[in-house]
Formats: sequence, structure tokens, C-alpha cells
Amino acid sequence: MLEQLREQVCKANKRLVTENLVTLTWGNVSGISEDRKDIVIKPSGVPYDELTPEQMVIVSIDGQVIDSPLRPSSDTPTHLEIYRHFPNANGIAHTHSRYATIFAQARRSIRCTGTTHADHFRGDIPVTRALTPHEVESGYEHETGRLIVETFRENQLDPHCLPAILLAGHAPFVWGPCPDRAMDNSVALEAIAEMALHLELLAPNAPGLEAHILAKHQSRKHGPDAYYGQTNTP
Ligand SMILES: O=C(CO)[C@@H](O)[C@H](O)COP(=O)(O)O
Repeated sequence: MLEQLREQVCKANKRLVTENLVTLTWGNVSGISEDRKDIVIKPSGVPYDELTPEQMVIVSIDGQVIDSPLRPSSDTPTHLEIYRHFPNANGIAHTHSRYATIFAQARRSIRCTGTTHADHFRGDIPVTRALTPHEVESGYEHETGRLIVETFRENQLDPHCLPAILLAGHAPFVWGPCPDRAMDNSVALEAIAEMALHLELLAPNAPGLEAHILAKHQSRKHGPDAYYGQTNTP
């Protein structure tokens, strides 16, 4: 079973390049086993074109590396914290995609002003506060994950309907029901971030998407389960 997850995670990491969401090795994707006891994540620093499923690193949910000669991504503690607290997250993608990273480093949330945004994310994409000096000292990656969970809890946000967050001064973390859908959501996030930045120039006072339209779009299925079996009857 973990071999199949290794294949999925390796394939999703390679999508970071084909979807143009990374520079160098500035990104990593992981997936979690069905029993949520282990995750599979990209090895740290390995170029994407060299990645093989066998190189994907297995890490237990309590952070122990299981049987791998390679170091797991430096962001592993952040991935683990999200898996521990967001039960709907079965795949996580961390990128430094240009436009989403611009918003993260500007400490700006991405307002929900359009239907394609709503199709993937119910509401504005939140941005965290910066980590405190104490948090950085006590464990940067661990505290980053805790900060993500804290931001959702304090703002009463639902990680199931809003599978993305911008880390202040850093970049986005995005998740989904599997690694490939986490990548779909990362692609969507980058597209809406690019549109949002241009909208700021064209219409800085553009209204947010109306709540009744937002709800309609959030209720629609999309992704493979939308195209096979169920029909979106008008
Ligand atoms: O966010 C960062 C660095 O700021 C990391 O995501 C690196 O860009 C990739 O680290 P590895 O996954 O190779 O350890």
C-alpha cells in the first residue's frame, strides 16, 4: 500500500515542475497512508527530474523516519502537523509559486472575488502572522505547522472547505483528498493569486463574491468525481 502512495507522491512532486510551481527545489508534496500512521514525502534537496518512487521517504506520524537513506523534506514537521489536525488532508503541497508567494510575503490574504476561486476555496485565502523570535528559536518547522493550525482555529475556518493558507514571509501550503488533488488546488491557488494581483491594479475596490454565489460554487463537485457518474444538472 505504501508503494502505491510512493508512486502517487513521486508523480505529484514531478507535477510541481510541469505546472511551473517551483524554482530549483523550492517545493515538496506528501501523502498520508489510509490508517494515517505514516506519511510519504519528497526527500530533501533532490531535484525533481531525478526523483523515483523508491526515494520517497516514509515518516511515521510522530516524526520518525522509517527505512530511508535520504533525509525527508525540511518541511516535514509542518506537513505532519497539518495531517495531525486536518483529517480531510490526505495530500499536502508546499510550493513557492510566484503569485501566491508574493501575497504571502506581502502578508496579504487573497480575497475571494470570483467563481473559480470559490470552486476550490470557500472564502478568502488566509495569511498567518509571522513567527515570533521564541517560536523560531524553539523549532521553526514545528512552530510553522502549529501556526497554520492556530490560524484556522482562531479564525474559525474550515480546512475542508478552505484547503490553503499563506505563511507570512514565506509561501503557501495547500492540501486535498489526495496528493494529486492537493496539486490541483495549488495550481488553482496560483491562478487566482495571479488574477487577484492584476485585479488590484484594475479594480482595487472590486467587491468580494456574493455569499449566495460562493455557496453555490462550493456545493458543486469538481475533479474526477464530478466528471464520472454524477452530472451537474443545471
Ligand atoms: O520553504 C522552503 C525553504 O524556504 C523549503 O520548502 C525548501 O524550498 C525545500 O526544502 P526541501 O523540501 O528540499 O527540504
